[in-house]
Amino acid sequence: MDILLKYFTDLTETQKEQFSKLQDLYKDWNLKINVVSRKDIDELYLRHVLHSLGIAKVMPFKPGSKVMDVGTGGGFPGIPLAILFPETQFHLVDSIGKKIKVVNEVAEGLGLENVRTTHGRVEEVKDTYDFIVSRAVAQMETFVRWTKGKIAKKQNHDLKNGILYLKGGDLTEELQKYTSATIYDLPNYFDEPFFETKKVVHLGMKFKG
Ligand SMILES: C[S@@+](CC[C@H](N)C(=O)[O-])C[C@H]1O[C@@H](n2cnc3c(N)ncnc32)[C@H](O)[C@@H]1O
Repeated sequence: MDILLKYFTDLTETQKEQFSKLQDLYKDWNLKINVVSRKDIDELYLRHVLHSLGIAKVMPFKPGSKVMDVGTGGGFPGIPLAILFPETQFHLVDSIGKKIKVVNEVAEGLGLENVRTTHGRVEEVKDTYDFIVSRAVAQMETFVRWTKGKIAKKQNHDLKNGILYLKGGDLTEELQKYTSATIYDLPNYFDEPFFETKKVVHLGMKFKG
């Protein structure tokens, strides 16, 4: 967990406590319901928690804003972001019920009051959000289709409301038709070799009229 303190220097005592609880919560729940690979559980803070917080380096969510995490799995990136931004409302969605069960247990174990969850497909979600975050769920074209109409029109942040997606590798082909997409390289924020090819893609939504 020291790795978090290196990059996030002004965590409150509550946040430090919540982040430090993650290891045991995920270790315990992972024995019952596998949401994090064996190899990754030992590197939870690097591969899951800090990686999720890459989005925070690009976009510090404002109090009162609304964020949906699509295909959250065991709660990434949603849970680490909900700890870091306690005044932002997070909606974590996954189509697999047992994953949502782990997310609910972890959120409850941490006492997070800014997290709600839905067991279902994102296509069925009716609400709107300032930002929709995700990691390892779908190609951008599919993701844009799934999330269409779910971005709020009212702007509260410097970056346009839209998608913030954690992606890796060469995105030239995948993002070819999204000329307005901005790629933020995570090595600009984090030194560890794990982040070498990792990025946050921001795709601001355009509205007609
Ligand atoms: C590879 S996992 C990634 C989990 C997590 N985001 C992470 O990075 O650790 C992909 C997740 O997306 C979920 N998923 C796929 N399509 C979905 C959809 N249309 N709506 C909601 N969840 C979906 C799957 O159930 C699965 O839990």
